Amino acid sequence: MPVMQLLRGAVKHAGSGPRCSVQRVISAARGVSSSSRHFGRTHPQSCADTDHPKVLITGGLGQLGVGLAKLLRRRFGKNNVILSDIRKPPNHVYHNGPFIFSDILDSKNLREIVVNNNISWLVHYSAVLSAVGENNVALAKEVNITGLHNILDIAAEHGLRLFVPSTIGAFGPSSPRDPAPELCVQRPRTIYGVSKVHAELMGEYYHHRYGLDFRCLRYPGIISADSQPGGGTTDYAVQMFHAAVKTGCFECNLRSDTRLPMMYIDDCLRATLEFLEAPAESLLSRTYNINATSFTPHDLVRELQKALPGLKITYNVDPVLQAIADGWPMALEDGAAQRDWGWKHEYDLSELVRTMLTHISTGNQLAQAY
Ligand SMILES: NC(=O)c1ccc[n+]([C@@H]2O[C@H](COP(=O)([O-])OP(=O)(O)OC[C@H]3O[C@@H](n4cnc5c(N)ncnc54)[C@H](O)[C@@H]3O)[C@@H](O)[C@H]2O)c1
Ligand SMILES: C[C@@H](O)[C@H](N)C(=O)O
Repeated sequence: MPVMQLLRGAVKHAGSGPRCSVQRVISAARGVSSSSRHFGRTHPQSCADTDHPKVLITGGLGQLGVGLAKLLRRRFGKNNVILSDIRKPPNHVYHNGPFIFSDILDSKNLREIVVNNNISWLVHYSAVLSAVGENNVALAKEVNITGLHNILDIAAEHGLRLFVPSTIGAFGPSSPRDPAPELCVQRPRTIYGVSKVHAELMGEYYHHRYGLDFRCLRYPGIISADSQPGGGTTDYAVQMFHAAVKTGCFECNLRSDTRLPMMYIDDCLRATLEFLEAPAESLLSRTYNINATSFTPHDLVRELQKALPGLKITYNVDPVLQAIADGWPMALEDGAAQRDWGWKHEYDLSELVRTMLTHISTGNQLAQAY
């Protein structure tokens, strides 16, 4: 009886949703032997557990997607991980594995991709980040909120495991800052932060209401050598590395004492894979903080100057970005992730700097050699 009620609820929901049809929900529920499988409260393993999952990554050409695809392809096989975006991929990405165009605002196209490719896991990376979002609120609302609604509906209809990253930006000036706990006041003052709190809450709602296998990590600012950040408040840190190696000088747009949580990309992508693979029954929560290191621009400069003593930094503070950063936490409390699925970061600031400098210098030498 509860199963039928839930299924009816799901059908009702799908019928009233903007682009869902009752028929599709019924077909999705018919595709499995137990009708509770997709929409019940039993929180099943929604991917074929004995097989490799078939993964779709949206927004895959940003700072994180290509690296995640590489990691997942190593684990699940090249053809089991499809990158997608609305931009044309560079040649090396195009030739390294399946890539398709997918606009998350086009739910029909998205649905076709999921069905035609037998997708079982969806990693939803498409987003408009904090700085770009404050410049274009309408775009951020559309991509981060309307786009998310499309993703949630399709994931629920087709019984997908859905990963949506959240961020330190989901906290605000009234949240505890050092560290920010898993559960606390979340009143962000950016459209990016508001959309991410919305994503956390909607995903958890779909999990409790329909049994969607929703999984969400709050990422710190991510530092990467071979992919560029896409318009966030933490971008300064990545830019400083490149400028330090290439020109020896950098103008920083945040105050020198602005402390923010940061993470090297390898830690972030490993966390994502480990969390995606964690058995559903070990997850006492559906949204977790993950933490690695925290530093200020001044800390980063000091660490960089150990290897590049001539590095010159000037400060030209952007008031919009500074206000965003001042409302974000300085560190995240990640004890629940450690306890439930064994999370542990590997890169502290000195290891992160050493690794970034090695990658950027090697990349530059290779570029010069060709
Ligand atoms: N990079 C970080 O420091 C960081 C930190 C916390 C959370 N996150 C989250 O991780 C995810 C990935 O971040 P990222 O740094 O790779 O972002 P990014 O800005 O570099 O990339 C986002 C991608 O989304 C794509 N996109 C935009 N509109 C789209 C649409 N309508 N349909 C499909 N794709 C569209 C863009 O083309 C872009 O390639 C985001 O959700 C972001 O909020 C990132
Ligand atoms: C922190 C994160 O969400 C992103 N790098 C931003 O600054 O917007």
